[in-house]
This record gives sequence, structure tokens and C-alpha cells, in this order.
Amino acid sequence: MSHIELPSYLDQSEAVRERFTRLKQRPVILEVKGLGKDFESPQGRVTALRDINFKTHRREFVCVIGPSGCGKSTLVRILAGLESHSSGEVLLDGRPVHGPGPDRGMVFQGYTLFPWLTVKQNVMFGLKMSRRTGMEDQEAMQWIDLVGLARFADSYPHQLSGGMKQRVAIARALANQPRVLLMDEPFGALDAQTRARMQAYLLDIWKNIDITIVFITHDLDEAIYLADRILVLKAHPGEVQELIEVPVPHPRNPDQFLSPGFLATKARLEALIHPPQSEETGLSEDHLNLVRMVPLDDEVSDVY
Ligand SMILES: Nc1ncnc2c1ncn2[C@@H]1O[C@H](COP(=O)(O)OP(=O)(O)OP(=O)(O)O)[C@@H](O)[C@H]1O
Repeated sequence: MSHIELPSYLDQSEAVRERFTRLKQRPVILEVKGLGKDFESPQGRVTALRDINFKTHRREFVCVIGPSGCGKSTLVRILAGLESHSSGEVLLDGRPVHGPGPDRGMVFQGYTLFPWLTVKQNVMFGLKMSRRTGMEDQEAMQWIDLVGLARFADSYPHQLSGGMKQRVAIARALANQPRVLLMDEPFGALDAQTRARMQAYLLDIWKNIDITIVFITHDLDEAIYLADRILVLKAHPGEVQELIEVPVPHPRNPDQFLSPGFLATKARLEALIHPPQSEETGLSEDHLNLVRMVPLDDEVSDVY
């Protein structure tokens, strides 16, 4: 079988290298220093996160990826101020984070719109919460327009598709004009086509406003397509494995999914997240220990 020779994921074109140089000269918006989180559970102490360190620069797009249970959701909840941490600190614009605040917008996987409010009212609700009173309809409409839903401003959530609901959730989060947008698998519940469209929308939105994004995902392609850098975590305990600079140039487009830089990055993520089978057992850690639940003489046994 012939193999395609891929470049190293560390190889960067001149343009990509220059982009990273400029990006790292921008101010640091969010800094995570020595962050740790332990949970006490009936089974004992669980170290969900250990010594996590990273910085995001202004208008940077960082994706966080890792196997199930590596602490992605715990990390984003701590960044949002919804969960306390056990050690280390989170600094936003150099100030410690000690709870939720309008400087951080959140978009979750589940649809979190108020079903009894229209699209416009949902967007305005966020603004009222952040005490930006006196907000005009017009301002809400600008955010709704940004996510391409002007025609649906007076619709209720049940009248919208899944993708449209997530666009409203993004508009609502952005209307507060946060410094950072925290997104926890926001497109995880969408079908593949809608998900691809939402990724393109998000990149368009990000290009047009001054926002730094931390985006949690399980999906390797999604992470490479969206991110400037990808923070790769490992599980038990959740620790940083690597912070990868994505060598795929901007502007991003779906044709790049098969480019050598994209495939090389994907191969690296695969190796980090789904390591080869263990040498001792020949089985990967998540091998299922299947127990036979049907009698041996079951009439369909012979077809397997
Ligand atoms: N409230 C809690 N009490 C006890 N343990 C918890 C709690 N929340 C999370 N954990 C544990 O912390 C670890 C990290 O969980 P977390 O949900 O952050 O991981 P994740 O990477 O988001 O997982 P997934 O990708 O499956 O959603 C897991 O081992 C989990 O069991």
C-alpha cells in the first residue's frame, strides 16, 4: 500500500509564520496559570485538571480538544466563573476571575434560548442582565443581522432550526460585548451539513468583530478548520499535552481539509488523542470488554 508523504505539522509557510509572530505580539486577553481542579466524589478525589498553562492573545481563536473526561468542560466552566478552581489562577486582562461576568460570553451545546421570548427579546435579555440598559431595539437588530437572522427577529425559538437557534445564542452572547467568547461544543448537536455551515458563519463573525474565542470540541476537523492554536489535553488527570499552531493559512475554506498542512495536523492530533494500541495487551485503553448476553445456540449466532 502506498503512503502519502505528509509534511511535519510543525512546518509553516512564510505567511503562516508571520501571522503567528503578529498574533503573539498582540496583548494577552486570557491567561491560565498553573490551573488545577480536584473534585471530591464518593469514589474519592478526582483530579480533573492539573497544572494547565496557556495564554490567548487578542482576537485569537483557540480550540481545546482531548479525549472524553480530560476536563474540557471543567476548564471552560472555570474560565466562565461557573466553577471554582483548586489551584492556580485565571486572569482576564490581567485581573483574576472569581465568578461569572459580562466580560465572558458563553454558548453551550444545548439550546439555551428562552422559549417564551422572541429572537430579538432573547438577544436583548443578555443586555439587560449585563445592565446595559437603554439598549435600543436597533442595537439588538445589529447583532441579529450579524448572524444573518434579521428576517426572524420576531420568531420564537420553536420556529427555528437547530443551526438558527445556535446563531441566536451566539448573537445573545456577543451583544454583551464580552472580551472572550467561550463555546462548549456549540455545534455538537447539529447534523454534519449544518455544522459545516455554522463553522463558516462563526469564522465570518469572528473576522468582523473584536473577540477572542475559546472553543471546546471533540471534532479534529472542526478544531483544525477553526483554530489559530489547538490546546490538546490528555485525561486522568487532565493535563496539557501540546499547544499546536495550526499551519493552515487564512482565510480558511473547506477546500483546505485535504491540504498537506491540514492532514499533517490531523495526523498529529490523532496520534495524541487516539494513541496506538498498548504494547502490553495489544488493546487500546478504551477496548470494550464484551460479555456475551445471548445463548450460544441463539438462532442468529451463526451469521456473526
Ligand atoms: N461534579 C463532579 N464531581 C466529580 N467528578 C467530576 C465532576 N465533574 C467532572 N468530574 C470528573 O472530572 C473529569 C473531567 O470531566 P469533564 O466533564 O470536564 O471532561 P470532558 O473532557 O468535558 O468530558 P467529555 O468530553 O466526555 O464531555 C472526569 O473524570 C469527570 O468524571
